[in-house]
Amino acid sequence: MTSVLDDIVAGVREDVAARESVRPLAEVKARAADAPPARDGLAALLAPGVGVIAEVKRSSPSRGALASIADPAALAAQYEAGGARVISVLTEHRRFGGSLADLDAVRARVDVPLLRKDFVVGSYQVHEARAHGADLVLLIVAALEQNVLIGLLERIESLGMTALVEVHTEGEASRALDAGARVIGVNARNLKTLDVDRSTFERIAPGLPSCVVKIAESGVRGPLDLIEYASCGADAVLVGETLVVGADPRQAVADLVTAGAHPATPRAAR
Ligand SMILES: O=P(O)(O)OC[C@@H](O)[C@@H](O)c1c[nH]c2ccccc12
Repeated sequence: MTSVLDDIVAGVREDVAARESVRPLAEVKARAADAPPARDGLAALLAPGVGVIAEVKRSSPSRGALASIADPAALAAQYEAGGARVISVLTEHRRFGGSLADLDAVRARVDVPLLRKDFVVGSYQVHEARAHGADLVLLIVAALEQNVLIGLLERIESLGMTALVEVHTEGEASRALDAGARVIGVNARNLKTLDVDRSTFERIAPGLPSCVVKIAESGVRGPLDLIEYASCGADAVLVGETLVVGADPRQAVADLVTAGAHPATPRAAR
């Protein structure tokens, strides 16, 4: 049986092949080489306090349409004003409604490091990410063979960018570590079943070495969830839906940033 992840990846492979037939790899590499140097995403994530990675996200396979986001750059500017440390731009089109044009628009407006959030299957997308101004690139362990994961990580770092390596299980976490990941995201949403289970982070994060930057992804509804994730060792949280459906994205980010500056004892530990 094919999973949601398999379906998404199959669509992405078709879309990448179509783009590559229009713009060959050599051209994208040349454009990436001409781009201003990547910003230091790792340093941004290592700043004191629990950071907020705010995501530009129109829709998702689990929730369908979330927000139309006619002006992604304006939304990103709100995120930046609220104190987001990194902005994530979903560029997958079929299921998430994103595009490289969104990345271009956001890059032109904000100064914080940008994460290209997509289902990266090959180095073409890594060069594309750099050509369009990304500073970090997501790699999803569940979607990649180990040798491909290692090659893509090296490619991302050789272009001066930072890889955010996403895992859902302990087994995937050890594959990420073996591959040399320095930033690991634990996604509470299982990309095979689409269920959200916030305890996934609590289970996996304590087993990661302290030198690894730990990102809690998905399911953050507000400051209390950030505080819970912080108590389990999160260096940053990645938030999409809550921010795009809310009335005031700047304030929503600011509230998370404030909670992350001095994360109090979580309810569970009192
Ligand atoms: O909207 P949420 O529940 O706040 O989740 C954001 C982010 O974690 C989620 O969009 C995500 C995490 N990993 C991904 C991989 C691909 C696409 C999307 C994602």
